[in-house]
Amino acid sequence: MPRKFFVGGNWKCNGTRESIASLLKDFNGAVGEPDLDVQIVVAPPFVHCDFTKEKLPKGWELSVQNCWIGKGGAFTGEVSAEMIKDAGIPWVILGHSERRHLPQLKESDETVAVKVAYALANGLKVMACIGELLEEREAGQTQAVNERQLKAIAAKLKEEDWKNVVIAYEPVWAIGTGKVATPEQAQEVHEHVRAWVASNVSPSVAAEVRILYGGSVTAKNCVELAGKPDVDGFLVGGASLKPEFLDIIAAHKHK
Ligand SMILES: O=C(CO)COP(=O)(O)O
Repeated sequence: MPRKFFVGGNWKCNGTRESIASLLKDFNGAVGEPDLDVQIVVAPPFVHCDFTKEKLPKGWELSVQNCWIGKGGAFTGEVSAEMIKDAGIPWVILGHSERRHLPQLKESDETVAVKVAYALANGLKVMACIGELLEEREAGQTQAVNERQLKAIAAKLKEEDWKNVVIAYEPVWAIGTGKVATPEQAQEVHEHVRAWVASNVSPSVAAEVRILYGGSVTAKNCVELAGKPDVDGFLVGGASLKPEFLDIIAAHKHK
């Protein structure tokens, strides 16, 4: 079965009720009946989830951008996987490079992996992000870093968990920089990641798991990226806050 194209919009820590209402009005104005060939998931900040849910175009799904590492309780400021599930939100983004690398957050491979396993065990679907820093790429460590991050996650999952996971390859040097990976650079990593999954999880999971590219995806560069065989969609930051997001979704027609 072909892998269904997947486009995620990560709104990060952006938006007001006013700006979100205006964006969703634009989306609703342009979108007709759901296109069954593409899966679309947007991730607003927690505080805007309910508001966004009410106005989401038909067929679009909702995600959050993070969750607590385990069961809820006395963890001030945190939101647990159970609460997200209870709120009717199916997806969570975990392991985003901003959470891995911002000095205020510094989530380790192990933390990310525990979160992924816990979220899956509690009925959420996960966009699991991996990606190398510029200095790691320049030191020739790209594949090793992505393997290391993936291995930590895979070590905590059972084979059947993977049906609820999409992998997002987001090279850190391409995020929010306007410096997109070339289609060849993206394909090289995606192919390597898929081969790693085939050897270390199973060939059938490797054939089915969607591997998204993220990092400065725009309407201009998305078609060429989508043309690569192992690019199964995108995780979009900045451009997901603009009507341009619709052009990026439409890139699936070039698959
Ligand atoms: O981090 C990203 C999506 O999770 C990508 O962000 P940009 O598209 O703004 O580079």
